[in-house]
Amino acid sequence: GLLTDPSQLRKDLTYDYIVVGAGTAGNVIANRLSTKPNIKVLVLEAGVSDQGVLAAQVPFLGPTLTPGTPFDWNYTVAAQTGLNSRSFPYPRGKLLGGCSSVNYMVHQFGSSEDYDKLARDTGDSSWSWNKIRKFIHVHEKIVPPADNHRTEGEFIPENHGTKGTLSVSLPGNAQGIDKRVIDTTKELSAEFPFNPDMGGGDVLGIGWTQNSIGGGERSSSSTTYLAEAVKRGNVDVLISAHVTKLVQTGTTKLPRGYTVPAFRALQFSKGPGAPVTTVRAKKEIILSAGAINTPQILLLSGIGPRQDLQAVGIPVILDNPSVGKNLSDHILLPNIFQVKGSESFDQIFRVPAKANAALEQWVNNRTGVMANGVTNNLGFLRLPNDAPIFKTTKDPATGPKASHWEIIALNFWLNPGVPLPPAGSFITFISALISPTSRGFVKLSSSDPFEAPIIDPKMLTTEFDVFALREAVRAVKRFAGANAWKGYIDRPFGGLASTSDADIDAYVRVQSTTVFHPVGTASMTAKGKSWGVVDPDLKLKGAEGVRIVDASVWPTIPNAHTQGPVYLIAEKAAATILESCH
Ligand SMILES: Cc1cc2nc3c(=O)[nH]c(=O)nc-3n(C[C@H](O)[C@H](O)[C@H](O)COP(=O)(O)OP(=O)(O)OC[C@H]3O[C@@H](n4cnc5c(N)ncnc54)[C@H](O)[C@@H]3O)c2cc1C
Repeated sequence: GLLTDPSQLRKDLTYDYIVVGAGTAGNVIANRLSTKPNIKVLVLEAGVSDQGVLAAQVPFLGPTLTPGTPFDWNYTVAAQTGLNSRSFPYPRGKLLGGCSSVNYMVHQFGSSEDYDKLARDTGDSSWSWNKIRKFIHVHEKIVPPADNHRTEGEFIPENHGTKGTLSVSLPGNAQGIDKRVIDTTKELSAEFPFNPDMGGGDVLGIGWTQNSIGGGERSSSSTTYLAEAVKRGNVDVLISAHVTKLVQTGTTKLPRGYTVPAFRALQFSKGPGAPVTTVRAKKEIILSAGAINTPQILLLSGIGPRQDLQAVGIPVILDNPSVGKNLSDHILLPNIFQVKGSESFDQIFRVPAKANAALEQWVNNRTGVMANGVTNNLGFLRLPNDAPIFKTTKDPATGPKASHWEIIALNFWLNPGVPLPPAGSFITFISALISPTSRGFVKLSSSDPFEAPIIDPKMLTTEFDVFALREAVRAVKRFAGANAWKGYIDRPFGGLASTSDADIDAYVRVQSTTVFHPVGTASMTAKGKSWGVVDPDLKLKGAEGVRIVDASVWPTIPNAHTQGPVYLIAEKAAATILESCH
């Protein structure tokens, strides 16, 4: 059941599996393991419950859940040298469902080449697209959009699941700009082709967004996977349980005479100074605390780079230089144009009566703008094959059919940290860097588990990343210059008007932030590789009793908003764990 106090746990404080983090991945594990009634599962979540949190239900209010709220870890990135030394919020969900309860609900899986590269790099073909795509069908349930419109031509049904756990739907509130976007894919089809469905492994081109929304409500890992799991008698979920470290419980002798530390216990507490509880796992601890907190917990447990641990006075149990390294993220560059007329949503943000009316419509029948995600159309694109940067930089895309950048059409002003001007209507075409070559890190700032770690994604610190966004800005202007936008788009806003390389670069460095997709900090690599944190079965290298299942294991960031790839990893991991239970 759903527990609120450690006194409600099993008396012997022992479970078969303990999952750290009731987030996107953790709830998948809890659900699938609990299908076996003899398996006792404990899920520990540092955050609060999502029940009764209206903004976690109303799709269009999703962006109000972070930053600076009780549902957010409220992290800030280190000053980004590539972004004029700016630092800014780095949201992570801190409630049941984790980021799946606060994210913007775009739902996709990435390029087939992301998975095929993973299979090649790890020497494990079970990660290939053709093997992993079967998990789409257990994960996903395509449902009608909120407005019940006919969806022929907006997706390819065969690519999707209809009987899975998480509801997914196409946009449920038509907006004036939709037709102009689709018309542009016809008019400028060579550069911006139409993609009939990005969910089948082919991501290139622009098409209709799929969202983790069902019946006009957010579909999170909590409202689906966890809700189902807690009805079973063999799962305990404890909220306000902040895991502070894994505890070594012994050493295990491996066949060739090696001994490795076993970690089958962990400690958690409500907060600084509160009592500490130790719980034990007979079989495994599954770390699903996300790309920032999973490496933090490893480091607090003495698992990580020796020098970094010594620097904060943590005794080294397992020296692994890769823990917390290789942080990469998609970069969000909002390109704003001033538009004519009043069909943009900006008025909803300016006039409370309009927002209230929209909310009332949602309350009454789960329709209208509030039932919708933030974007109806997006797409993935490549730099030209003969772009000069490829003379000096090897193409970082995961394959020739994978992308370098993404375009996202928003029917409103989006400019993180910069308030909406009091007048005017806007459209934002986000250009997001999808194949970054910059890599950063997560490090402890102290041995205090309640202190935020240092998060430094090192955004835009390579020539390729700057080049790719510069060219993406130019491409966005070509997109917005199509006849389809005549009479609507008025002019570029602010620094978007720049044309020289130097001026565009300056604009990019001022304007860019995060798409909230950190991965890679506990990377999966081939068995026996000297670099990496987990093996292809997601078990922690050089240890016993710990598996990592969350965004941190992706060594290269996929061509997708990251929840779908995390769900697939979690479904696959759960199947692997269940196989090992026989
Ligand atoms: C604002 C925002 C918008 C986003 N928009 C999209 C989008 O539109 N589409 C998309 O695909 N992706 C989006 N993402 C990214 C996506 O949601 C994440 O990549 C994905 O959900 C991460 O899943 P996870 O399982 O790795 O981690 P999480 O879902 O973050 O789960 C980690 C869980 O562990 C808990 N936890 C952490 N530390 C501890 C601890 N010490 N003890 C106990 N519990 C702990 C956390 O509170 C959390 O519940 C967005 C993310 C954010 C923040």
